[in-house]
Amino acid sequence: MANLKDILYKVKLISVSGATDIAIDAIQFDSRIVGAGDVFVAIKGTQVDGHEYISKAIEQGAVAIVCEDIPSDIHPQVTYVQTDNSAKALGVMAANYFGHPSEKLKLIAVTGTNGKTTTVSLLHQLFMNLGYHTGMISTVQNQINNAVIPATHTTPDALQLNSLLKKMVDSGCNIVFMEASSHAIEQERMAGLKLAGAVFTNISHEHLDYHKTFDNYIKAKKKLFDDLPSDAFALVNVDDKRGMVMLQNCKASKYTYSLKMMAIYKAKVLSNSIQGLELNIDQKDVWFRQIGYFNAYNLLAAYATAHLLEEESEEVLMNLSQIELKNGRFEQVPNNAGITAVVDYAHTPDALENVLQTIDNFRTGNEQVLTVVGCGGNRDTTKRPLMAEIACRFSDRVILTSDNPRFEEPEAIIADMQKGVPVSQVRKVTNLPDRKEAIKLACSFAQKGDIILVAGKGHETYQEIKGERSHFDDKEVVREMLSLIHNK
Ligand SMILES: CC(=O)N[C@H]1[C@@H](OP(=O)(O)OP(=O)(O)OC[C@H]2O[C@@H](n3ccc(=O)[nH]c3=O)[C@H](O)[C@@H]2O)O[C@H](CO)[C@@H](O)[C@@H]1O[C@H](C)C(=O)N[C@@H](C)C(=O)N[C@H](CCC(=O)O)C(=O)O
Ligand SMILES: Nc1ncnc2c1ncn2[C@@H]1O[C@H](COP(=O)(O)OP(=O)(O)OP(=O)(O)O)[C@@H](O)[C@H]1O
Ligand SMILES: N[C@H](CCC[C@H](N)C(=O)O)C(=O)O
Ligand SMILES: [Mg+2]
Repeated sequence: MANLKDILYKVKLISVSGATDIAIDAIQFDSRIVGAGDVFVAIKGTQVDGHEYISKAIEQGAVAIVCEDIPSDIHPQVTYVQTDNSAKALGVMAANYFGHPSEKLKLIAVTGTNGKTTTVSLLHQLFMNLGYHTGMISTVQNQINNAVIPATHTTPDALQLNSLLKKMVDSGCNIVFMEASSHAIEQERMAGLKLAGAVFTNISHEHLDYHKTFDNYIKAKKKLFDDLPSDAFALVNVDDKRGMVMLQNCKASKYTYSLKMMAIYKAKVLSNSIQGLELNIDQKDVWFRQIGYFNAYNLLAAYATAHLLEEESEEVLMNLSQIELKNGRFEQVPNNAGITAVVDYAHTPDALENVLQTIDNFRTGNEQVLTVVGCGGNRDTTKRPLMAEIACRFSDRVILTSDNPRFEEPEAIIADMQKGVPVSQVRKVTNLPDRKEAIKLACSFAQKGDIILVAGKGHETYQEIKGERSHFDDKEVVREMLSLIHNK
């Protein structure tokens, strides 16, 4: 129970009709779950306009409506609040309703096309090792210390987000690391939050189905930095040319990190092998268990963030060097066949290129690299040919398959990918929509010493076809197929 007037604190009001000094049971933005005594926030979405469901929400017992357009048929017993941005209002209302949990701990948000999950996971583990009660909000899962709370989105909606942060406060967390997706920033899921800092990892081709242009996508990421308060820090990767863009007009204290340029935080890659990375950070040479040049960025971002949070350098490096993440990011599947089998969440052209480049650096040239990859349905279609081309460029054999076709036909997605296959490479490509069969084929082609990359799903444990999710786990299938084929 809360008072509507209190819930509306700091919401930008255009007009109000009806009483605001009324009790509210809960805030809802989906009419289908509105109950008696709730306030319904009508949001214009990507599929439908929530304003169309205002009368349904009232039928179900909503006593107040927050909306951008006041409906023509006003219900006399209902309070109508007009605002200029309902999604933003929802964020502010959620923070009011849950008692501003983000102000009761340090909340750090990480944004960027790639590396968010890895960076927040490193930071979460690091701060737990340093003795803090630590929260994490991420694609793979949310966590309060070691306790796992399943995640549905990379960044949850405003209500779930504030409710989760309140749980974290109630459990004694003093610090939380969260991923900020561009969808979430654009949709104002974080509107009511107070951030202690924000980190930018990089930006590359992704989500153009949603943002339409690359410029809009950059603007969405930049909004996180534009909205930072002056007592927060902004930490950006300046090896990405959009790093400095993020800092334009930013009120927060500005910091940079880089492997190649002048920056406040710098690292040098001393060695990069299948065993891990050796980096020189702050005059110290340290080994890390993460694999691939791109992970040097994630490690440096985590180190710099910890430093900005006033942790002692040596202790940070010592602890970071112990961390091994088992989360479907360059995760090797152990087997007795002498095959290096890697499962990775690369689902963007940049990520796929990084992972395959990493493999390319390790290979001797005497082995085959076999890549199994697909592209998600009902997502950016322009990345499809690019990812197929990258797979061909670095692999000896490529199997194009399905990765959550959603409501599209798997064959049509593969046909889009196929357009990126150069004529000279057509012979190395096989199309096999059934992902299990595709992995099986890669495993049967593979000989001792070969390298298999299964890209795109990483930690995911499902395949989504026509709205139905069925269990599918790349790691499990790779393990099963390798032992079936090679342990005969
Ligand atoms: C494209 C997208 O981001 N959609 C998100 C968005 O939904 P939407 O705008 O499409 O909603 P809509 O269906 O048009 O409905 C509009 C409004 O009408 C309401 N409604 C609708 C029907 C009804 O009967 N009654 C009713 O009140 C809805 O509750 C909503 O408030 O807002 C919803 C609530 O927050 C999200 O659950 C939903 O995520 C969908 C499921 C999704 O798949 N999102 C992905 C793309 C996403 O957000 N991904 C990012 C990570 C991306 C990355 O990093 O790679 C993430 O943060 O997870
Ligand atoms: N710093 C980085 N730069 C480029 N590529 C990276 C970087 N870190 C990880 N990758 C690649 O991107 C993939 C996804 O990494 P990660 O899950 O950390 O990113 P993310 O930003 O959380 O992705 P999502 O938007 O799906 O949540 C990894 O599996 C790896 O292939
Ligand atoms: N957060 C991303 C994840 C994509 C992962 C890939 N496996 C797919 O389903 O396309 C999205 O929802 O677009
Ligand atoms: Mg993520």
